[in-house]
Amino acid sequence: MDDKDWKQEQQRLGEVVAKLQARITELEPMVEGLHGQASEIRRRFWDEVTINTATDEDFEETFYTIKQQQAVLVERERVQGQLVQQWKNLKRLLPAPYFGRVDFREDGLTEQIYVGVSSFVEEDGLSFLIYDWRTPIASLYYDGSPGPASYVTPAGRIDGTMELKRQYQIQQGQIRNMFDASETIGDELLQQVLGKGADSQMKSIVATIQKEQNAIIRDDKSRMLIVQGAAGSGKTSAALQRVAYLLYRHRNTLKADQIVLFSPNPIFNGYVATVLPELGEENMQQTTFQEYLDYWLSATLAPEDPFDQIEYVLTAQGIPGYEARLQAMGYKASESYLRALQHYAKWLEREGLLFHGVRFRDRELFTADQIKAQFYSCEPTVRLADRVERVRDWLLKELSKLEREERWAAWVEEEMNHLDGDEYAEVFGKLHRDREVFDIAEIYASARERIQGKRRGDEGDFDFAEREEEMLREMIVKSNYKPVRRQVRKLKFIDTAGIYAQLFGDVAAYRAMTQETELPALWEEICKQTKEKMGRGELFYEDATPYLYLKELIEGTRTNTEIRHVFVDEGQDYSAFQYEYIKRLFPHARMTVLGDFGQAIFTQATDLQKSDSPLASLYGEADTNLIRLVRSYRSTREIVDFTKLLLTGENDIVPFDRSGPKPSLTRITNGEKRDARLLEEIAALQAEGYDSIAVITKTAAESRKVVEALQPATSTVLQLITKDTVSFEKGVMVIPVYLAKGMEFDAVLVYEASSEAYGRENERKLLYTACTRAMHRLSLYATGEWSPFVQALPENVSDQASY
Ligand SMILES: Nc1ncnc2c1ncn2[C@@H]1O[C@H](COP(=O)(O)OP(=O)(O)OP(=O)(O)O)[C@@H](O)[C@H]1O
Repeated sequence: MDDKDWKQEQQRLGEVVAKLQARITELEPMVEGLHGQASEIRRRFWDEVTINTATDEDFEETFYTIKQQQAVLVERERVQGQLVQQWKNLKRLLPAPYFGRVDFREDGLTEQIYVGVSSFVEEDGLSFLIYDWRTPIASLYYDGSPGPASYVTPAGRIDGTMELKRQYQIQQGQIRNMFDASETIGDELLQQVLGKGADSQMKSIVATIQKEQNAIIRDDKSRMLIVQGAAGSGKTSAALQRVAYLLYRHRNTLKADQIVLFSPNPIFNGYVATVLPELGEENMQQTTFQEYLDYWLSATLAPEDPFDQIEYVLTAQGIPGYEARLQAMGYKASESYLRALQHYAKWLEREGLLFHGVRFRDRELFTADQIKAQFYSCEPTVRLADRVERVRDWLLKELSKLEREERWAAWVEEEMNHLDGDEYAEVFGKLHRDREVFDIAEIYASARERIQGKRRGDEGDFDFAEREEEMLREMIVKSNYKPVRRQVRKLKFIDTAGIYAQLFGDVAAYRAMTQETELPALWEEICKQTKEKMGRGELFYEDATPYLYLKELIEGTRTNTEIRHVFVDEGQDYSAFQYEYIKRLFPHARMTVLGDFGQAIFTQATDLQKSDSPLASLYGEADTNLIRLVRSYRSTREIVDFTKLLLTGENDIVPFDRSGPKPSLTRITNGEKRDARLLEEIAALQAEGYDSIAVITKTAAESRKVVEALQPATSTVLQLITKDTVSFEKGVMVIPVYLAKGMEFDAVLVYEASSEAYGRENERKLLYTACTRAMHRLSLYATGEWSPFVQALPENVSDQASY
């Protein structure tokens, strides 16, 4: 880049910064002033409104005054909202107004397109000094390279020639660096960005979004977008930018709260919460699938969470029943089981549904058998859910009849005599209000009598005393029956737990009810475990979603029609069941699933890219788009070279070319010495300036032990991360691998990579997941034999030491 270019660019930057500053100064008093105005109107709101209801006209006038004031207020607030947003955007632009430029020639004219985190337009409203990165034209910066290029607008494709593509690093209004790029977005810039340290928050990648990531961000067509990407390939980063893009692109129709992100755990929620300044104060809704399960199930059966499930898988080998439980996890997450439950629901249409009787105090008002008879008296063609609704309505009607009869029961009389002061006052108050209504009836009747000159019949005469008693009785019965009605309305008369447990009775019955042919070998043991767990008022994690699914097959599907986009991060951790479930729950949503089968550490894992993956068929092939990401941005080349060999089979993981030391393997047979060495390494890493360091253990139990053993020997705080942790500080943390998913650290120390810890095939991905959390340094320790997955690596991918 020659001097002239630098000068010109710096000069332009200076002009833009000055214009930004001028606009900010111009807006400032308005932002302040408007705020004052709106609150002033609020304060005066009631002063200006006189509540006058003497005549109909007065009433109408008052009504319109209120309406008018309200409208003024709403409009002011809207304008203020816009101005404040504009002002915030400008403030955000000021230190680094843009990061890219594209010169695009179209119809003989060349336009310089400067790209930044939001748009900035000249006073004339036409000339864009900066284009928001989400505008159609800005996609040239991410997708195109010098030469023929095009971009797509809502009105169609625009073709032209890209004459230049340039990137900037701007800080405090000064150009620090500038590169002309050809194909991809400059490696130089990426190098610098990626060389930095990890944070306790995820970073925005807007300036260096890669072409293949841009395809994810801007995919506007697919009902289902699946992203299979290697560890560290920027899936989560791209997903978050996609949220920002969608909100911008559909700003008139899509609101942030119509987007839901399913995260792997609560700590991850905090990790990504503030990543997108583009979203301003708005942010999408974040949740975990577990939160959903807890919400719907915990009142009846406490569902286990996936972390306790995996903790069991990792720690309970050798305990009786372990193999059966493992088989159950696999089977209950499968499509076969999904189909089995669908068949079961069909079977239930004919027979076998179980009910709870409806009780009032110590009396059974309707027995389970009565309800069952009523249920199966419906024509068999009526869907289960519709029949349930009919039975519910029938029960409510019958309850009304019973309530009417009940009014004269002895207990009502009894309660009437024992109403305390407050209760009586309440009842009396209500009667009094009703009485006014009767009084008006009285007034009306006597007026008619006068006008017509004819005495009315007995219908106008009203025995208040009798009426009062009747109403009192009615109210007593009603309030006592309220819980019964509520139970009926909530369909508590259906014995869902019994219906689910019924599946685990005997093999022949199971086959008959579900048409299942292939059963897990240890089915009987599985049945026993499932029933025992349910008997304790609990539900295994692998049963929770199927249980809810069955419940909805019977009762009808719960849906949320507001949500337009669902994002599932760490998508390999969800079962076919859970996908089916999420699809039904959000019928009007598009789905984006991001994951890595290489990190599929849970038993219910789903391969995202296999052609027979349940994901591919969820919305049908035509509506599904699969994008693969293979470049890994997180780790150095040395770390990627090491980690990718831990996996079997083909895995095309291409490291981004950033170099660092090889991973180190330290074998110390004495555990105490290992601990001491590990602390020394932490201190050395800190001295080198790394301030996000994770000691990764296999289980939560091991994490606890590590902190107990190491903390007394060091003044550095070791943060223990558990499944309940919601946020963490930069520093040193001790964390089980399954909670470290999705996160990254400057340095990762794997506490025990021996064959005992990671020896079985299903522990391979666990070790892979742990190692791929490292950005700059990776270090593995073992007190016993190295894990076979480490032993299988060639010598030249690591530095080894033995003590
Ligand atoms: N285009 C990019 N420019 C700069 N940094 C990037 C880019 N893409 C990804 N990164 C960085 O790479 C790291 C990994 O990204 P991210 O966590 O999104 O990957 P992931 O695919 O979700 O990883 P994992 O599957 O391991 O959870 C982050 O530090 C992120 O900032």
